Parts: sequence; structure tokens; C-alpha cells
Amino acid sequence: MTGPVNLREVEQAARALLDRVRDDYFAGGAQDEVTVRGNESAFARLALLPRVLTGAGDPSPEVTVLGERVSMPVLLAPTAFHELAHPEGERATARAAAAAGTILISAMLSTVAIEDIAAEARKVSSEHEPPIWFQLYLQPDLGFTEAIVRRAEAAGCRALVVTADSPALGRHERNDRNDFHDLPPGMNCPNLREQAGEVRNVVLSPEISWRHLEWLRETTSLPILVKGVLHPDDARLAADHGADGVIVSNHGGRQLDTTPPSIRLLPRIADAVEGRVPVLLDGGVRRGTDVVKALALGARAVAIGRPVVWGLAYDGEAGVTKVLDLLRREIVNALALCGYADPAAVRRDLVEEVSWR
Ligand SMILES: Cc1cc2nc3c(=O)[nH]c(=O)nc-3n(C[C@H](O)[C@H](O)[C@H](O)COP(=O)(O)O)c2cc1C
Ligand SMILES: CCCCCCC(=O)C(=O)O
Repeated sequence: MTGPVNLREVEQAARALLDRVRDDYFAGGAQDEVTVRGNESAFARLALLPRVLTGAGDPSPEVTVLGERVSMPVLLAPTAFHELAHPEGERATARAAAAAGTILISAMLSTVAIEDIAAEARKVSSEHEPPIWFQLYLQPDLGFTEAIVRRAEAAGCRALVVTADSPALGRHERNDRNDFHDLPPGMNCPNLREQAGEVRNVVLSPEISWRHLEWLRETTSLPILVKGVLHPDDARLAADHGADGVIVSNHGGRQLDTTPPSIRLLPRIADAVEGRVPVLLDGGVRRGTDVVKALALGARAVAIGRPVVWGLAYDGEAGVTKVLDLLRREIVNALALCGYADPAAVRRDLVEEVSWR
């Protein structure tokens, strides 16, 4: 294998290529970045306790998420502004996700229109429609929210992911230091056509509530997932309000700093929803063993954010493909070493708190 052999090496290679302002935007988090660091280090504080002589056979990492058969329990988390990482932006990401056979959660704040992202993904396979979900910041202007939902539906998106952890923007001191508050000239967000493509016209409002989710439930027949759930009661409320899934996420430590690492909250949330809806997780996933730990603790699948943009910055479509390929191989290897063939069969007793550190 030439080039990076794991996601950390892709990160290093990408970050060496990015200028300071873009690197800070992608890598950074809120305030002291306690949660950014915690998301990753929490995985290392969980140990794997493998079973032996299970005769499980060759692992297949395929899973089903909301009725979607995907090649592995890893989705691409929504991340904004891919043209900051590579000139092809979300076009390259969409092709890599489609080729890898997994779900791209396309950000509302993409630098390529959702129609063009979907068209790009379709170029990869004429046999089946590549699965794309659309991430939404619910806007107080429901007319605008409805218009963008209709665009996502018409583009063929198969689920909506409502980001619920953003009643305000987290305080990113790196961006303040770099005076980075807007996209560079020539870049915009074409999903915000009615808002002149301007990010500054997006409203992150503390008035958004469960009532808005109810409104969305009545407005669309697409499955809805609520992303950014950290409290078990909110996971229950999401299911009560008609959500079809929850994503345990602290936004990669970019919103409220000092929230717990998402993997720490996963078991409580899985217990709270009692199997009513699938639970997904993102934040700090960098290894196949991280994925297997999340499965054991109750996730149907995980999503990765920064590794995708780092893959994109490293080598465009090929870089994202590399990230997904590396992770897929690691998952197969981790499953085999743990004594499992089927990701859906992984049980909670595979994971233990580290007590020897
Ligand atoms: C550069 C960047 C941009 C992001 N943009 C969005 C976004 O537009 N909408 C959203 O819901 N989450 C966004 N996120 C959060 C991710 O969806 C995800 O929760 C987080 O990146 C997972 O952590 P990880 O980067 O450690 O994998 C963004 C994250 C990053 C790093
Ligand atoms: C005014 C909205 C800015 C959101 C930026 C995208 C995001 O969620 C992130 O960078 O994190």
C-alpha cells in the first residue's frame, strides 16, 4: 500500500496541504476544544474483550440502516463547505460515497447544489440510486424550510437529518483569530438560492422546538433523523415526535464545549429508546475498532466528519475513497479478531471500561 495507511496519516497528509485558515476551520472546535479531544480519546478508554473459537466465518461489514443496505456501518456525516478542501467539493465526495456503497449525508451548507450532488452520485452506478440523505438546519422561516425540503425530495434524497444541536453557533476561537466568518469570493451555498447563496442568511435560532419537528413530520413523508441528541430524554422525545432515528452527536465538539464524548452517552441513549428507532453515532471515529465499539454499545452505524474532508483535501475523490476503504478493511479485521462475522450481532459484552491505565 502506498501513501497513508490509516486515517491519522490521511489527516496528517491533508493538514500539511491546507492553509492555516482552512485547516483551523476543519480541525477546530468550540472554545477550549475539550470535546474535540474527548471524542477521540474516549474510544481509547474502552477495551475490547474478544471471543475465541466462535467459528464465525469471514466477516461481511454490510448492515441495513433505515431500510438501506450499505456496504459497511459507516456513513459520511454532513460537513459544510467541501470546496474549501478541494475544487471539486461535494461532487468528489458524492462519487466516492456512491462507489463505496454507503450513505452520504449531504449538508444543507454544501458548496454544490443538492441536485448536482445527486447527479454526480448517479454517474457512479446506473443500476441503483445511490443513497443520499439531506441535512437540514430548520429555519424559523418555514416557507424557506419547506422549499429546501422539496428540493431535497425532488433531488432524490431518501431521508432528512435535522441538526438539533445548533440553537446558536458554537464559539470557534480559531475562526475568530483568523477572521474567518464567510466563504471566499467565488464560493457560495447554492442550496440557499432564495437567500442569495449567502451563509450569513442562515438563521440558527433558539426558537426552534419540537413543534418544528412536528411540522416537518407533517410536511414530508421522508424518514427524519434527529442529529445532535445527547440527553436520553431527548432521544425519547425525538421518537415520541415521529423521528425515525437519532444520531448521538456533539457536532464533533464544534457546538457546546465540554459536552461528554458521544461514545460515552451512547449506551444510555440506546437504553432510552428501547429499540423504537435506530441509534447512530458520530464524533471521533477514526478506527475500525472504534466502529465495532460503537456497534457493541448500541449504534446501528456511525458517521465520520473530519476524516472525509481530510480525504478530500488529501486527494479529492481518490482521497475520500481511500478513507472509506481503509476504514472498511479495519472493520473487517476488527470483527474477525473479535470473533464476529456480522456487525449486527456484536454484543455489549465486547466492550469494557479500561481499568489498567
Ligand atoms: C468542517 C465541519 C463542518 C461541519 N458542518 C456540519 C454541518 O453543516 N451540519 C451538521 O449537522 N454538522 C456539521 N458538522 C458536524 C459533523 O456532521 C459531525 O457531527 C462531526 O464532524 C463528527 O465528528 P468527527 O469530525 O470527529 O468525525 C461539521 C463538522 C466539521 C468538522
Ligand atoms: C451559520 C451557519 C454556519 C454553520 C457552519 C457549518 C457547521 O455546522 C460547522 O462548521 O460545524
